[in-house]
Parts: sequence; structure tokens; C-alpha cells
Amino acid sequence: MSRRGYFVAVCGIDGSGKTTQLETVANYLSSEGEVVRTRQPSDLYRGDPAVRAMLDMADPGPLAVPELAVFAAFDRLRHIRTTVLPALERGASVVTDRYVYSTYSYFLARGVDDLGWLMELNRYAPEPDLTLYLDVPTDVAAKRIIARDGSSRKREELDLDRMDRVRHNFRTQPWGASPRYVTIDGTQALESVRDQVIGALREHDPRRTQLTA
Ligand SMILES: Nc1ncnc2c1ncn2[C@@H]1O[C@H](COP(=O)(O)OP(=O)(O)OP(=O)(O)O)[C@@H](O)[C@H]1O
Ligand SMILES: Cc1cn([C@H]2C[C@H](O)[C@@H](COP(=O)(O)O)O2)c(=O)[nH]c1=O
Repeated sequence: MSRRGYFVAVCGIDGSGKTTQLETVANYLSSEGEVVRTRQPSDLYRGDPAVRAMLDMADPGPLAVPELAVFAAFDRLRHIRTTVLPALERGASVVTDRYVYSTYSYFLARGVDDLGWLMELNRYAPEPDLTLYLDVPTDVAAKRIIARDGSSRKREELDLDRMDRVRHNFRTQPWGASPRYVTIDGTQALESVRDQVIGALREHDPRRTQLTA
């Protein structure tokens, strides 16, 4: 019997602990088989000079933000088609650093006011089996980034008001709540966060139902 892999997304504001917990997820799942660790946006979007320039501008202008949203959606669909789905279909687990909920949270905070339009752009993005949202206040995340990097790297991370709005979106999920979207208090000690991440991974593992079906 062919078995589809486990699809997990890790989301949160910059500095919330995503990279740290991606390691937890990948280590946990790798004891059971192949794990593909990836991220959105992909290098196509991140490496584009116009994207980098717009992310660094205080006010990129009214057309630039929707342009970025369209490119991010294109990038996501291509990434899903070329990386995520082939891996899941061969039975590998896929763990992605950020997913469509990051797009919604960041673009709403950047001023896109039509969530329906954003959702329509991303309608073919499959819902992960589990999305782990690491909730951390903006000031805590900013301090962590400065402790890690010496100084903040991007304008976006420096804009604490905007990051507060991003966090609000992640917390309130205006795109619609799902039992597969699990909020974890990311301010807890590392061991505690890790235990909750592993608990959620066990609870939402689609292969449990595949085995008992
Ligand atoms: N629960 C925690 N308690 C204290 N520090 C933590 C915790 N989790 C992560 N950190 C530390 O906070 C910093 C940011 O964590 P991490 O790099 O995992 O975040 P991130 O969300 O991937 O950040 P970015 O989006 O900027 O890449 C790191 O130095 C990490 O060691
Ligand atoms: C999903 C998504 C994210 N972004 C933004 C959000 C962040 O500012 C960066 C990625 O930062 P990282 O810490 O290096 O992961 O990209 C975006 O512009 N569009 C998206 O769809």
C-alpha cells in the first residue's frame, strides 16, 4: 500500500523560534523515514533583486505590495508542484519553514486589505496536516534576533508595529480557524516548546489513520 508523507509547516514572526523547532520536527520525523526540509518563499522569490529592494523600502508604493503578493503566490505554487507534492507522493515527510499563513499574515500587515483576493491567489495550496504557529511577543522576538545576529537584518523585522500586526493575524487567523493549526507559546523554555511540538506531531500524524483505516 502506498503511503503519503506527513506535511508540516512551521510559522511565526521573525525570531519566534521557527528554525529551532524545525530542527525538532525534522529530527523527530527522520527516525521514521525520509524528511524533506524546505522553506517558503523559495530562493526564486528571495533571490529576486526587486523583491529584496521592496522588502527593504519603508513605503514601496500601492502597487508594489500586490505585485509581491502575486509573485509570492506564484513562487508557492511552483514550490508545491516541484518540491512538496513529489516528496509527499513518494512517502517522504515535508517540513516547511513558513507557508501560506505567513503570506496572509505578512501581506495583510503590509496593507493588502482584500483577504479574499489573497486567498483566491493561494487557493491551490493544500492545507498541511499540521501547522505549528509559534507565538512570541514582538519585543521578545526582536531581542532574540539582536542576540543572535548582533543587529536586525531586515527593515521588516525592525518595524515593530508591523510585526505586531503580523502576530495579531497569526493569532486570530482571519482566513479561518482549523484544527490542524496549533498555536504554541514560543516564550516557554526550549524543552517545553519541544515537548509540545512533539505532542502535536504525534496527535496529527496522518499515517496513524492511514494505518488503522
Ligand atoms: N524557546 C526559546 N527560548 C529562548 N530562546 C530561544 C527559544 N527558541 C529559540 N530561541 C533563540 O532565539 C533565536 C531565534 O530563534 P530562531 O532562529 O529559531 O528563530 P526564527 O523564527 O527562525 O528566526 P528568523 O525568522 O529570523 O530566521 C535563536 O538564537 C534561538 O536560539
Ligand atoms: C511566506 C512569505 C513570507 N514573506 C516574507 C516574510 C519575511 O519577511 C521574509 C522571509 O523571512 P525569513 O526569516 O528569511 O524566512 O519573507 C513574504 O514576503 N512572502 C511570503 O509569501
